[in-house]
Amino acid sequence: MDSLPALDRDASPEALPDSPAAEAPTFLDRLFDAGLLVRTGVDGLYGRSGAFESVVEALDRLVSRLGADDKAEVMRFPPGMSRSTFERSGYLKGFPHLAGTVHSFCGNEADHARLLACVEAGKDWTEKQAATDIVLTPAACYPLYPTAAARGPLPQGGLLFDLQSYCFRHEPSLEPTRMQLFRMREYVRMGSPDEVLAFREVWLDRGTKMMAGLGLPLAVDLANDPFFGRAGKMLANNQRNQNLKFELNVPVNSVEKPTACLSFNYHQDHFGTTWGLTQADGSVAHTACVGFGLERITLALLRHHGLDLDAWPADVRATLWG
Ligand SMILES: Nc1ncnc2c1ncn2[C@@H]1O[C@H](COP(=O)(O)OP(=O)(O)OP(=O)(O)O)[C@@H](O)[C@H]1O
Ligand SMILES: [Zn+2]
Repeated sequence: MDSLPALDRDASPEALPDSPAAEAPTFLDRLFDAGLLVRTGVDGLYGRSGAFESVVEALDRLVSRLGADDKAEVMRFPPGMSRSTFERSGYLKGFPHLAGTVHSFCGNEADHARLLACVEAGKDWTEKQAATDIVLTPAACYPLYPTAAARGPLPQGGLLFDLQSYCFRHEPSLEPTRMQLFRMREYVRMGSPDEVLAFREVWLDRGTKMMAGLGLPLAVDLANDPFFGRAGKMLANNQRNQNLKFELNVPVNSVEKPTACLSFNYHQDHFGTTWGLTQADGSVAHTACVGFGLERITLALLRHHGLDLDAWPADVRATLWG
């Protein structure tokens, strides 16, 4: 693969953030300098400019156009989900390190006075913070499975949903593509193994064409999730051996370590069994989802076409904004 294009005249590909010799501003610095991302003081937590958002919104519409004929049921959840749903989903088995819980003050007035004194003294003030019923959503599809299961068995032919949510993952990083709060657009298919695998094939093709049409160099690769700990290594190996996860990768931070911008996941009967989701014939439902990282695709476009949206290739602009 060719090396990444320079961001501008004085930023050579050798000055990429992962290069030890890099003294030039990193890609993240340049995004801040251009006002596209806004610093908050926390790695992976950024504000976004109107220009950045115009790309996110255009991508969201583009994904909708690609899926329009399928008539997916649109559903939007807030970026927090029920803690009991989260516990039952199994997320904590695989990814305890990424989870984000919402805690809230539950003390009395004396506790409040102590809290303020601790804040004043720069000490830990969180003693009386207790877990609420809300956990930050780790992937757009997590709140959907129990919702769909509560409706009863799937109709003949299964179901298809269209989701978008802010997602939280505790993975602070200086790579702009690894945020702690980011938006994920998803289509989720529920049905027989054949139905959900056919869905994944269709979206592997559509996603690849979409990204190629945006002028991005890409490769589709077998992948695994970042499961926690030693047991996680086995889970990751199983996932790979069974071809359960594919990622569409684009070089953004570096050529050597390209970034997953789209993911195509086959969960087999994991969520069906967890939530008692059944097919019309009573057998356990299989599920698959395709996820689009809206910030990541935006960053890939900025990395390859430059930080000035007006200077992007005409065909890319036309695809995004008509
Ligand atoms: N930390 C993040 N910041 C921004 N976007 C992300 C992040 N993690 C995942 N995404 C986006 O959400 C999509 C679906 O999430 P998924 O869990 O499949 O990610 P992933 O493939 O495990 O990402 P990675 O392998 O880089 O951790 C990804 O394809 C990516 O575009
Ligand atoms: Zn999903």
